Amino acid sequence: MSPVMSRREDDPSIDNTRYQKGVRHLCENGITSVPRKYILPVSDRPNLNERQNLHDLNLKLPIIDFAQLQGPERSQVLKNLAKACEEYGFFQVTNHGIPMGVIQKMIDACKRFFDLPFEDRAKYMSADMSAPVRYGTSFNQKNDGVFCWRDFLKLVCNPLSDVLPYWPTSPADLREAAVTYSQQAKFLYIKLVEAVLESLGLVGTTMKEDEDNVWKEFQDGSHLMVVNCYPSCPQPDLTLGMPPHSDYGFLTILLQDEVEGLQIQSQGKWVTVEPLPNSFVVNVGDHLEIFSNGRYKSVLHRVLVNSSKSRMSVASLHSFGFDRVVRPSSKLVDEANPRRYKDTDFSSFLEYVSSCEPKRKNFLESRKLTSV
Ligand SMILES: O=C(O)CCC(=O)C(=O)O
Ligand SMILES: [Fe+2]
Repeated sequence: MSPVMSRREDDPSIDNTRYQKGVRHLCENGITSVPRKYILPVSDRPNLNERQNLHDLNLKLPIIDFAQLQGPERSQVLKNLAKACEEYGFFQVTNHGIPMGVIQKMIDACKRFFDLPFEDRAKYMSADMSAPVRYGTSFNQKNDGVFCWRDFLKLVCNPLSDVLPYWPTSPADLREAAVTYSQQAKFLYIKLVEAVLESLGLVGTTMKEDEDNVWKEFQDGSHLMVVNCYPSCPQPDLTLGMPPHSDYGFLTILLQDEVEGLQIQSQGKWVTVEPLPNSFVVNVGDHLEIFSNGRYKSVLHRVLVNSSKSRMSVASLHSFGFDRVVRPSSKLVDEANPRRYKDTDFSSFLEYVSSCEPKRKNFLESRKLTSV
């Protein structure tokens, strides 16, 4: 490549629109170095050397055996669940009951979606944050100063009959695979919510007449699937697949392929989550931290990319309905545990993300009444 060419490639002011088309598009056009638009300030870059040298920076997340949770050992599993949510804000679920075939079909159909010609993917690009389907790149491509090395497909899943007509028709099996997978993920979510509420001491103590309403709220709640595609990257030490962030919802159920990349912040360090075959990574979102009045932690996480393999993940973000106000459960607030968060709702979150770079956990910080 001539020096003139490489200068052009590095200068975002020359053609910013090409970055808006995403990293797959750049890679398909033979990028051999990371353009300046993706280069993080030194202080925000991942330290990949440190990672390779320190094996103890790999983390085996606490494991919640879903089959055991339904059996006689439930109370012990609930204790482990509480500890995981307090200490890490993350755990892995094994024996989850979702058939391998359902997972494989989902991953496979999504991979073929990202393999479509750019024009076919681009049909779903939209600046409307509440569109039922949205293809895009980076974290918040309208506002991000530095782009991250990720393209995404976001599918709103609830109410399904309203949103399904907007979902991609190509590849032909994507809709069916995504509907089946989303229903299974929702079932798992509801079961995990049951466990989370019980672990917080809320099931059985809530007033009977309230219980049906509570369940309906979770059943009818928001459900967004985010398919993340992280192409292999020529200089993974300069950029990130996703910047540090916390998830806005109640719980996120993450399906990742066998390629590692997810890191969570634990005791002030970035630690890599070792992928465990046939399991899901589940994390506490901002709404659960608020709902639990700070007992369960919505923890910062980020994604590394690597030079040899592309990676894919499917995050199912579940929460209350978009019109619902989220606040600490009244049962978890008393004189010894004063209320720690303001009321919040989805529209204030949307306003926040559309108006600034949602780096780090600023949104959650902005909801705090006192330091937790
Ligand atoms: O790809 C991953 O491992 C994490 C994705 C994630 O954090 C998200 O979609 O919010
Ligand atoms: Fe996340």
